[in-house]
Amino acid sequence: MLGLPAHVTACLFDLDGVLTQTARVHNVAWTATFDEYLRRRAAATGEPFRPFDPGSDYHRYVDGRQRADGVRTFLASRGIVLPEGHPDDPPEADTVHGLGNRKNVLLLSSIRSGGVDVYPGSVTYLKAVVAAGLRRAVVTASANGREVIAAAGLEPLLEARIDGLVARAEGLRGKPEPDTFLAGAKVLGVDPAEAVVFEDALAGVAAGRAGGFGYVVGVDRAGQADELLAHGADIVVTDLADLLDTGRPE
Ligand SMILES: O=P(O)(O)OC[C@H]1O[C@@H](O)[C@H](O)[C@@H](O)[C@@H]1O
Repeated sequence: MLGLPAHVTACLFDLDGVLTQTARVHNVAWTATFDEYLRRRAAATGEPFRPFDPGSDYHRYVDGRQRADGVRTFLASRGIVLPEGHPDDPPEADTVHGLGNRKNVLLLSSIRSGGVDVYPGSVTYLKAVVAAGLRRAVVTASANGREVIAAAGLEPLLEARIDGLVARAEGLRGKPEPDTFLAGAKVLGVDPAEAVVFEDALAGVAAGRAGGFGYVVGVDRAGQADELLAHGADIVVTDLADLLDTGRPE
């Protein structure tokens, strides 16, 4: 009924773009942040301004990664290296953490004024997972995971949360490394081979593959089904509810 292999006993859900429609909110905040920086840099160096591409740049270098990893990975793709700075850097600082904090100001303002929308098909699926008695954790790179889950009203459906703050406190490497998903399986007390990873990000499906999880479901929100498969998804759906009653053997 859930469209999952019979040996699966636990579900590890990414948050932004899988349960909530916040991947696009992150994307808008990143685009504004990087474009402001790149425009200023172009004016200072005399090089042409090449804007951040919310399609390819976001999906390749930023989506699914921890905040500072996203800054570093995107800037490296343009041959730019900024000083690391400190996690408490002010949003005006031209450092990796300063840029990340600038983006976070925009993200929080957008979430707090506009709220958080869920994907209705994901809520339907999550409720079916609860009814089937499977274990459930959210595994997100976002340090804002707690606030987004609360704003979306998803707390009662989830048992555990591994987010960007937990990762920092426990020294877990971000996606595409498998550490945070492995921590999610551990907190639920299941073997990775018994758990399924649900991910919309290329870095996220790669983390699911790298961790030896029992099944990796790619959720295609951006017309990148082939890339999700190439990065490690076993199956790709456009909505989690598509998995229900697929007639697949359980
Ligand atoms: O900046 P935050 O809220 O800690 O989020 C980190 C990352 O979290 C991921 O879930 C998003 O896909 C990324 O876009 C985002 O950069």
